[in-house]
Amino acid sequence: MESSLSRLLVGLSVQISRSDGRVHPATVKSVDTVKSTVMVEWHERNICRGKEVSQSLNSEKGTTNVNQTSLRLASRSQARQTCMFQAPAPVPAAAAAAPTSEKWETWLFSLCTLGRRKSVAPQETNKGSKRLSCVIKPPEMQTKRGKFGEPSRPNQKFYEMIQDFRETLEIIPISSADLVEPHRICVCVRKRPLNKQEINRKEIDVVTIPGKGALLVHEPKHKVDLTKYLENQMFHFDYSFDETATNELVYKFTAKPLVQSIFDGCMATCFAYGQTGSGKTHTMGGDFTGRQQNSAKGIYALAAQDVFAYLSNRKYSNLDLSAYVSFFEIYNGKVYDLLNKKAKLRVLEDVRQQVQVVGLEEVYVTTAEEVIRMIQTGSACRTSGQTSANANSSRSHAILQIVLRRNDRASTLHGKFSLVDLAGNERGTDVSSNDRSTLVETAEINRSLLALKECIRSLGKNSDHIPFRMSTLTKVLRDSFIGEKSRTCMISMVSPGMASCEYTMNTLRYADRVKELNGNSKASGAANSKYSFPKSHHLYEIHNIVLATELVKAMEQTSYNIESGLPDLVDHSRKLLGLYNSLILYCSSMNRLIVCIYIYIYLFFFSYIYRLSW
Ligand SMILES: Nc1ncnc2c1ncn2[C@@H]1O[C@H](COP(=O)(O)OP(=O)(O)OP(=O)(O)O)[C@@H](O)[C@H]1O
Repeated sequence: MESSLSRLLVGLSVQISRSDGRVHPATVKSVDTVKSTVMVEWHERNICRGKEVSQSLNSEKGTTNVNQTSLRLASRSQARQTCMFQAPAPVPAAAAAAPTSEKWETWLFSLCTLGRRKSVAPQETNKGSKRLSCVIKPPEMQTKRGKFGEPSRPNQKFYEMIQDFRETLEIIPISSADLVEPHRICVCVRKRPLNKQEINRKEIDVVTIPGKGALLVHEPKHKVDLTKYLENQMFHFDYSFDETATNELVYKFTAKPLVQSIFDGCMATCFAYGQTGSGKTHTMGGDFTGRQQNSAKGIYALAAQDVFAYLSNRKYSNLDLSAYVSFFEIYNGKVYDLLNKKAKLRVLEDVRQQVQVVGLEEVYVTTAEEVIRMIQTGSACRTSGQTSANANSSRSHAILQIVLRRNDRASTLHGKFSLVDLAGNERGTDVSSNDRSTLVETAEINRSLLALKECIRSLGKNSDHIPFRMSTLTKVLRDSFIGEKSRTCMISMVSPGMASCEYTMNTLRYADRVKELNGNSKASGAANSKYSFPKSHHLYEIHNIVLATELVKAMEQTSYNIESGLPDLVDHSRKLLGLYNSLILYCSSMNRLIVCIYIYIYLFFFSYIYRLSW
């Protein structure tokens, strides 16, 4: 075998015969002498595909048989797949030179250790879905693992299948040298490392971040005959951060560009979204040591530092701006001032439809240290509870606002940055006590998250109607959803453990929905064109009906505040009435003749029957 393999050198062109009968050229990419396999690659409709060929090497004809594949790959869009599985860099001509058979293994080893790429196994495409399936290998082909591969680990088989899958991926984590792209709505995802409890429980990490905005969830599944298999779900966002990413790195790609935008007069908002214990507070407010928070390391503090850096920058100093900070929480639909002993505040709308949080303390600040102290004070009195995933779980949405005002008599608003640490998005089943107040709390959180999603989606569609009245959260953030000068970033946090898999999928689906309409998003081209109808287009109106239906659905929830949602419904009803009128007009102008013919036939038929009856 080794001698036949030695003839198939890396970079050599061979003919492969496919299971569907096609024979076409492919290039040898790597040779595994231990497993006696060869990795071949070829291009098909601009997609690089590949296969690990184990047997049936026909050296005479230079043809290899691609056996029944053990990995099946399916992607909703080819674009998404190419992002995931990159074609490896071309092998230099020198590298393709044949080694002597004695040096074969040493040569292969040095080739494998060159560069960061682990191994590449581009796979077959099934355009129907974005799921990837991986079936279990026969026991003789399974590799023995080290410390974590002990048979005592629960779900050992799944662990090995995930490890095997990971070995086929090219992993290029995001780094601070990567370019920051401008986005009006940026959606990214961050995975936290397994925590101590999860490691003690020997939990499996089911999330892989190959980089370039991609994320894979390896969902463990059982067939009816109890065979274990993985359903590998692939997502693609603007950026994806793995467990090694620091808050500074996440900040650089997410909130930092927004700080600059508020100096250009924008209303910017950065949300941390995710399940309880997934790392929202860690990202926004800084890490906790026991009950003590290191606020200097969170995105709040990093943003404050940059605000003061920009204020002293010559480019912006002539704007004559001052910074103010407010910090409040929304708990069960009520607003509490975290900088004023949790005073309860009222949210009112004035005659110009401007939403005001009456009595909210806005503190003039001159240094980042002052802001950090305020974050510490505010975070200490934030409403928290205990969930099965987090002993110090925040049950409220916390909003830190950094406001830039001109130093004129009216203290005119120049720009505003709202940094939001959202409450956990998990459902009522996750909380350890299912008493009434917890369920009401959860329902309220879910309602505000639904409203938030709809507002960001409306912003992405440049819709005239922003359903911000659906919740207190979206009401107080109204400025952030209106006008050309809105900038939004959502950081979706995911927990890596197998036990959190369902919540992780919920978080990713939510983020995917938000991202779907984002015109700047790399993977959203098709979805975007689907929704960007001109206002004169009848589909635009039909889309309004869909929105109205979603609103009615939201109102069906037991905790829906009908009074506050009424203006939105009235607005939609008006639009529907407009649609009805335009349909009548359309009929009267275009189909008048047809209608006349129908009436004529009807009258004729009626008179005929009448005459017959007499
Ligand atoms: N990227 C990370 N690196 C290291 N530890 C992390 C990371 N993200 C979160 N953690 C740790 O996980 C635990 C839970 O994180 P955190 O409190 O931020 O979760 P959360 O999403 O805010 O939860 P909740 O919604 O319940 O408030 C904390 O102990 C935190 O230190």
